[in-house]
Amino acid sequence: MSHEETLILVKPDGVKRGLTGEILRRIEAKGYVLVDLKMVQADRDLLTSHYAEHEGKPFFEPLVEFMSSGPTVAIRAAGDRVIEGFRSLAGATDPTTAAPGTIRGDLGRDWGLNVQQNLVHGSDSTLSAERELALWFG
Ligand SMILES: Nc1ncnc2c1ncn2[C@@H]1O[C@H](COP(=O)(O)OP(=O)(O)OP(=O)(O)O)[C@@H](O)[C@H]1O
Repeated sequence: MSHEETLILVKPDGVKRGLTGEILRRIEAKGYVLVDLKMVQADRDLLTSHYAEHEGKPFFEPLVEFMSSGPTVAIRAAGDRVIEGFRSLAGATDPTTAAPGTIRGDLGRDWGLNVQQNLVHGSDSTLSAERELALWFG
């Protein structure tokens, strides 16, 4: 699909570190459009639905705890191939090995905790984007 929308989250570590502006800047500099944006204190129900595919994995509980530890900035972004494009901007899940030039590679690192605090989330398919945008934006 060409013109798309995706859900981007600036996770609580990004908000706490004051990186929201830098992350928004990178999304806009790439040419994507910010369609909607809000700050959300995510609760367990929202996070359990959002991360349903990870339920039962060893990092699930720490992940929910981390994601509810402070506000998250939820962004509806649009553009041609934005789903793939934002995941490329974000970089690999592990911020230590994420390529320099990416959000995680430039701004993230391993803090020795049992969950990857990797600053951002981006939907990984059109189906996920639709589902996640409905969860976070109703
Ligand atoms: N092996 C792991 N150990 C610790 N935390 C993990 C691990 N795998 C994933 N996570 C955490 O769960 C989140 C969701 O995992 P997923 O595999 O969907 O990664 P991702 O698609 O790169 O990241 P996201 O979905 O947040 O964009 C990761 O962003 C990370 O915070």
